[in-house]
Amino acid sequence: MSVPSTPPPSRLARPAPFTPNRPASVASGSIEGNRFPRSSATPAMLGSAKKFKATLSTETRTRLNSTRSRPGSPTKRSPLDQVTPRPKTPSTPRREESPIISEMDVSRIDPEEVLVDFQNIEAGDISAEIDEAMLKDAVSDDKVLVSIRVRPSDSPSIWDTTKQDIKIGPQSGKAGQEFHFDNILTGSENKPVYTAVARNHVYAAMDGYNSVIFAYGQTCSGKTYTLSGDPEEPGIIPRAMKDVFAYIRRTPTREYLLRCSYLEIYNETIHDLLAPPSTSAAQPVQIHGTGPNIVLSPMREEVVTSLKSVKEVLARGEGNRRTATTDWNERSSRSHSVFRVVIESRERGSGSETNGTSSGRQTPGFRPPTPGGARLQARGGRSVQTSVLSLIDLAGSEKATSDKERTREGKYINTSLLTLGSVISTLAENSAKHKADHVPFRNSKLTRMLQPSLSGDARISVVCTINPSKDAIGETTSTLLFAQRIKKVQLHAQKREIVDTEALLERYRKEIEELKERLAEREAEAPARSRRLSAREQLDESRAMNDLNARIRQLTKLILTSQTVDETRGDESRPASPVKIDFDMSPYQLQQELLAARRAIETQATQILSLEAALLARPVLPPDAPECEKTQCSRTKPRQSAN
Ligand SMILES: Nc1ncnc2c1ncn2[C@@H]1O[C@H](COP(=O)(O)OP(=O)(O)OP(=O)(O)O)[C@@H](O)[C@H]1O
Repeated sequence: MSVPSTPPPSRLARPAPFTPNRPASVASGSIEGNRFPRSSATPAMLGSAKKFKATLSTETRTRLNSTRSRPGSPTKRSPLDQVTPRPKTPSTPRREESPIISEMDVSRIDPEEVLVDFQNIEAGDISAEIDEAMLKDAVSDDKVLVSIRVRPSDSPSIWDTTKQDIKIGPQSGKAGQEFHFDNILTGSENKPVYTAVARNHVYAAMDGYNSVIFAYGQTCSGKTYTLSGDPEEPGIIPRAMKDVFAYIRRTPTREYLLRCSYLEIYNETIHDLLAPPSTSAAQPVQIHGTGPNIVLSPMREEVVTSLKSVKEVLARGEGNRRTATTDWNERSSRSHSVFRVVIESRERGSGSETNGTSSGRQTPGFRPPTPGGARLQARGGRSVQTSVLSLIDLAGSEKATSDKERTREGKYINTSLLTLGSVISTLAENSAKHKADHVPFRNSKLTRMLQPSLSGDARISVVCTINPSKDAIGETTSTLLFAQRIKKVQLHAQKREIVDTEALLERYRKEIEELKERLAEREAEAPARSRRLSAREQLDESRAMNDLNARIRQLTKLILTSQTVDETRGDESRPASPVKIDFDMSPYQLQQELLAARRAIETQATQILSLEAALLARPVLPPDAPECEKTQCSRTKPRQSAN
């Protein structure tokens, strides 16, 4: 982290596009068959590095626009080196506010919207990525995993690197310390970076440990490129989410529920990127509680059941992020962003607990209505494991800029990064000397939010991005020193296996069970009741039962298992057939449906008869009569003839 003191360089010309050396397969858009396929239906790619323009002040917006549109106005040049980064994706207008789906209220989530395409995931690819041996390693770590990623640069690097060491080279004309880290990564490919930096931590999160992965480094050094990537090179977030679903598919013994939230800390205010912008601005997220037991609210969490729903959530959040053109980065993140996935899971019931829910999925705890077949599911002892995977893109430290608003933002950014630095220093000191000195978590929103993780309750991986050119030597050294300090922090993350009745997974299960009981009772009473009910009441009764069934199906679908993940893929390619719907219904409901259908047919038959009669009553016009006359005639003639 650096708080540079040098003045900003002169703004000359926008640098030429940065052209890192990339393998031909990448350039042609096919990286090892491991890409998120493009879909016209989902223009916002999960792997996209798009940083859409979010609300800047009116003043800033006007200023930026006028600067851009003015012909011949001076454009910007990176002060860090003479190369320009790869051009970022052009801005996209902010999305219209979508109707609010209340926090975790699935009754208001349209399942068709939530349960979306999983077919873009290639099964072969996924299985190849899961590595059981690495998973074992992942759960035995008590140190922060620290990696350095060196951004490609067109100007010569002054740093000498090996797989784990980095030191300033003789070409710099300066002597410097040699640093040792877990990984030194170079190049533009994001897959090896994901494997080295994040994969273990994603597995650990799936296995019940809180995990945090964050990118730290000076502005324009490649943090967003590393975390989000772009359509050609998906970064850590899309790859992590792909592995999350792969893990579920590979774990038939457990069932999962995933919820996402997306926050940003901008000028020391926390905004919910998933809330409609007006709500988010009016109601910043507050941190409640103390110490490691903090709660963020109001914060929207969205249940995701497939990569497509994750893409949608990410695209919406990214659309609301604050980015702006700075002296160094055409689309610089002006905020810290935190994408969180809460993973709830628990053991699935044994085979004997399975039942025919309407969707055909296993639902432990279901009591079939058929006499003699009743099997009560004991649910008490099965605990729910909850863990959180946090993926954090920190705003970059930067020098003072010529733009007032950017300077103000920069001050907040640098201050919170400084606080992060001193928190890490104290934690490292405490670990090394077995001390318990006060840690200044409360000095910034970022450190307060990260307190539970930094206090040791999470597996942490940090990727520090650096610019290897000579002009950035100060910032790079500062980043390496930060990385060295964080390496010393001691972790003691524990799995959280609890009987958590508040876990959403448990609440859904409970609701499903209650709904099924209600359905079973109604079905048992149905024959006697139907004798007392009028035809209209019978229809209403049938509708009510259909609603119950639909809700059960909706909730059941939200709970992911290895089977349903596969099923979702299949579902998408084949629209649900009417036959499937018939099988979902009980005999009583089928009878009611039949009754309703017959009634509908009768009504339609009556309508057909009256239409035919009306047609017969009209005179036949000569075939060569003009169209308008025909129309007019058809409107007026019957009346005339009736007269
Ligand atoms: N390893 C890399 N390979 C190729 N291009 C890269 C790499 N790292 C960064 N870039 C490019 O450099 C530019 C700046 O990167 P990025 O936006 O990720 O920086 P940042 O650290 O997030 O900056 P800020 O803190 O200002 O948001 C982008 O155009 C990005 O595509």
